[in-house]
Amino acid sequence: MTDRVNPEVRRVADDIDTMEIRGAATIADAAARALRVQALESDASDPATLRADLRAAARTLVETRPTAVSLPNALRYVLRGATGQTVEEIHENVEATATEFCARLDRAQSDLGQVGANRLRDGDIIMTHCHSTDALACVEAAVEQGKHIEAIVKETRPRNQGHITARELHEMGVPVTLIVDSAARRYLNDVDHVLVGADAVAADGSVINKIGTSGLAVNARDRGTPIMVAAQTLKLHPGTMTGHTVDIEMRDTDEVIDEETLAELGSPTVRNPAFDVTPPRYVDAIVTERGQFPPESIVMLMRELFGEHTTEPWVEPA
Ligand SMILES: O=P(O)(O)OC[C@H]1O[C@H](OP(=O)(O)O)[C@H](O)[C@@H]1O
Repeated sequence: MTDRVNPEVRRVADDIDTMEIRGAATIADAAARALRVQALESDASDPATLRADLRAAARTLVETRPTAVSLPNALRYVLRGATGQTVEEIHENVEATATEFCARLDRAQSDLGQVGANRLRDGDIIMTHCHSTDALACVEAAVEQGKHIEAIVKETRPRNQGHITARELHEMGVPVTLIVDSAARRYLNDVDHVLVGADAVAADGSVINKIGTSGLAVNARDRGTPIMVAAQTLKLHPGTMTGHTVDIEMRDTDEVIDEETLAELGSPTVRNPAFDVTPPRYVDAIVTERGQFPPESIVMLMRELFGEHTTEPWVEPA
């Protein structure tokens, strides 16, 4: 059987897998655009074949990284738009839906930024973990409001996404102090807010984010420092309303240590989980484009947005 998944979809899937494309919102945007390419460049001559191609493309994309729910949420949104009686109608509808999705994503992030900025006061110092475009949207909006914000940025081993955060904050004019991850507790006394993003938010208000977030949150609570999670509603995980758990991605050993050094150590087992789960009791507010919520009440918003059930449109109907 010939491979009907567009090479551009495969390229985007590879880039998500290797984290050339990373960050939950950026992954969602790239996936929606890839589905649009699959539709527009398709040579399918009938609607059934075109829909099957789109489902195959969506499967290819969804299988790359299991934790960030923005990826299946984006694919579901675009595939639901693949309506029409003819191939041409489906092309048009997928194009329009993908374009609308990407515009909504941008708008949601900027609306979320306004909400998050209201929590930040002039002169505040934040501590960040990893790199989150949703979290940085809050800082950017606060800076645009004329507030002076400073940041203590955790480097975020093993991939050092904190470096991206440091650079982007610097470009906003925010003074940055870069620290190693293990220095976080030492500096929490100087901090007014811990500000992080999320890859998924579960129905009970648990926040799934970059490994190290939960330890940071526990330490912050111990020190009385509020923890603010910036997560547009695309990060809400509908499956958790019906009891599904969130898969935590395990990544390659070579992100942690090179082969030669590993051998010198006697080849110990290496574990490299990409994410962890922060229980709701350690989170003060989840900031979304729909306002800010205590984590325990996020399920109300999830019900409103998703209803009680969601199906996965890349699974062929029985
Ligand atoms: O959607 P935005 O806020 O940009 O990012 C959300 C989250 O995605 C990142 O994961 P990774 O670096 O892709 O593993 C981080 O965990 C970050 O908090």
